[in-house]
Amino acid sequence: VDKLNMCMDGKHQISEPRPEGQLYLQCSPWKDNACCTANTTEEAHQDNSYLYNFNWNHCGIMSDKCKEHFIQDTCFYECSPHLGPWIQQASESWRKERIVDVPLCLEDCKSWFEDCKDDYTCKENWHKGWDWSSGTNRCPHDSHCSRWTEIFPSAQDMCEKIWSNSYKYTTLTKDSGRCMQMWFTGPNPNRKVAEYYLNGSPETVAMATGLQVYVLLMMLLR
Ligand SMILES: Nc1nc(=O)c2nc(CNc3ccc(C(=O)N[C@@H](CCC(=O)O)C(=O)O)cc3)cnc2[nH]1
Repeated sequence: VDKLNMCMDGKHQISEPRPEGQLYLQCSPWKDNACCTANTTEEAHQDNSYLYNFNWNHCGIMSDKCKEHFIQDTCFYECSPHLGPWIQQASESWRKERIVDVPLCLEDCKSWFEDCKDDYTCKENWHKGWDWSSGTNRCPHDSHCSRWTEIFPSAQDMCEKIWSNSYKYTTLTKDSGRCMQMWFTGPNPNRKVAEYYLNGSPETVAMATGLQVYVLLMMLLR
């Protein structure tokens, strides 16, 4: 498989990336090459969508500015064709593969945290341990709603813990080309980032090739 252009075997992703002209609103940046369908992206913008029946409003109504980041995260998770280097086998019943330690750009993690820090939640890991008896997730009985910052003291805590280490916090900024962007416009900048994590930079590759040539020469001259 081409690790630089593939789809994870999750719950809603298609098997191979393809152009998808009609991706909805916040997911439209992925329209040239995507692992999501138009339908998935419309659902991504709904409360309690059929995607995961997930209730953002489990501790009162989530603010619009905060929700916008969860919608963007859903677009990134469902649509990204460049997550190959971070795809691993998953142990959950609802997906075969997951992403682990995707290096998220500082701006995206920070603005997500800043826009959510006045909201409320009851859990640090949003993947596990909810009460699903009503059909959607509610706070489990042994928990209570707290200020966001009590559950997530820092942006790093939030970005890493909320989806069980899907993301790795970094201090890398978008202009570094070495972190993945959840928010972008224009051509997808993440392919180059995936390429870097898979192969190293052109300089590293040149160095490795040079070393191989040198070792071979030494062996021949012996
Ligand atoms: N970046 C990112 N990474 C992700 O892994 C991710 N995952 C989801 C999917 N979210 C969820 C949340 C809860 C359950 C759920 O059913 N939890 C059960 C446990 C189910 C099981 O592990 O078998 C629970 O106990 O609450 C499923 C999917 C949405 N956005 C993401 N975004």
